[in-house]
Amino acid sequence: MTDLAQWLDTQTTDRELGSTIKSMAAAGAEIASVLRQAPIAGQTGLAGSDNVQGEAQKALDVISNDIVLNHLRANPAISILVSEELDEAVEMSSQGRFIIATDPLDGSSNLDVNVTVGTIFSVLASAGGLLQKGEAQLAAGYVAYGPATSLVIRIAGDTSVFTLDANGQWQQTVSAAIIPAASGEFAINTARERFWDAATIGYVRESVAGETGPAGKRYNMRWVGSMVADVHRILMRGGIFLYPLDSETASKGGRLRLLYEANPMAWLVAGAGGASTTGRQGILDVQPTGIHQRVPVILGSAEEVGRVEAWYARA
Ligand SMILES: O=P(O)(O)OC[C@H]1O[C@](O)(COP(=O)(O)O)[C@@H](O)[C@@H]1O
Ligand SMILES: [Mg+2]
Ligand SMILES: [Mg+2]
Repeated sequence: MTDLAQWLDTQTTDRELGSTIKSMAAAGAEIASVLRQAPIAGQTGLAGSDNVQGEAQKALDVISNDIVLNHLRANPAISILVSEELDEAVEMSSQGRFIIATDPLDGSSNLDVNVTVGTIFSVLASAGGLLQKGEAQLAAGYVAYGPATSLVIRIAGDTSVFTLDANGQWQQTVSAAIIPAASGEFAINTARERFWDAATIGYVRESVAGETGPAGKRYNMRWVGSMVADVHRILMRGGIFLYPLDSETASKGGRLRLLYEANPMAWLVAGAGGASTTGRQGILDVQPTGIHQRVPVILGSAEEVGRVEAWYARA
């Protein structure tokens, strides 16, 4: 079996980039062990504070953020950390070559019901500054804390999947994930239908009509409410994930965050042959204007993303 260190050697000659990814993988392994014990340790529930987006922080949001901070502080290759849980970017090593943007715990509303959550991260070159387009990413990944703990990672080539073994080592279990171009599964929060735009309504109606509508095939719907879990399913078997711009999120620019949710996921999906868009523009082409900027997110199987884009082109 190929472990993470062996795989990194095949993907990059840059040892500092490799060590940066290893630091995030080590943070993920530590968060996994905290999550496993959290109900026993009494760490579920709210932290009693709000993050910069005004969302109530869970105790485990704060604990996960601290674990990431500690691992990155110990690595002189890291210059700056941007985190969902920190209002401002945190300076680390002045000579560090890499910026990390992270959502330390994604899907945290699922914590109290023991459903998959994750840690998402993006790696950027320090020289490019904080506000770089997603296409400039050097690497991106996430850890999914599910029945197995998975690390999904891509530098510039394939999107690879590693599984945490009983000894705390990451073993490669999928060398190159491939998202089938065609799929019959979509993921969207349908409770938000009254806020949707015409393109989203058009795409979902067409899908729900199944073989009796213009799509000509039956669809299923899945929504975990944890982006990592929904994207992981799509990476493993195809499908499309939508958190589009709607009338309620329009003033904020969308729901999900560009630097540490949309961009890393779009990078991983691209490595598996999938596509991503805001509806009007490729996600990886969006020029960020702020570290906590939000963006509409549509990603997954290329044909399905193409159908949504066609609706936006008409709308
Ligand atoms: O509450 P909704 O509308 O189902 O939204 C769920 C989405 O929000 C998120 O939970 C946002 O992430 P955080 O939990 O990190 O804030 C995504 O993981 C998920 O896709
Ligand atoms: Mg999140
Ligand atoms: Mg989060």
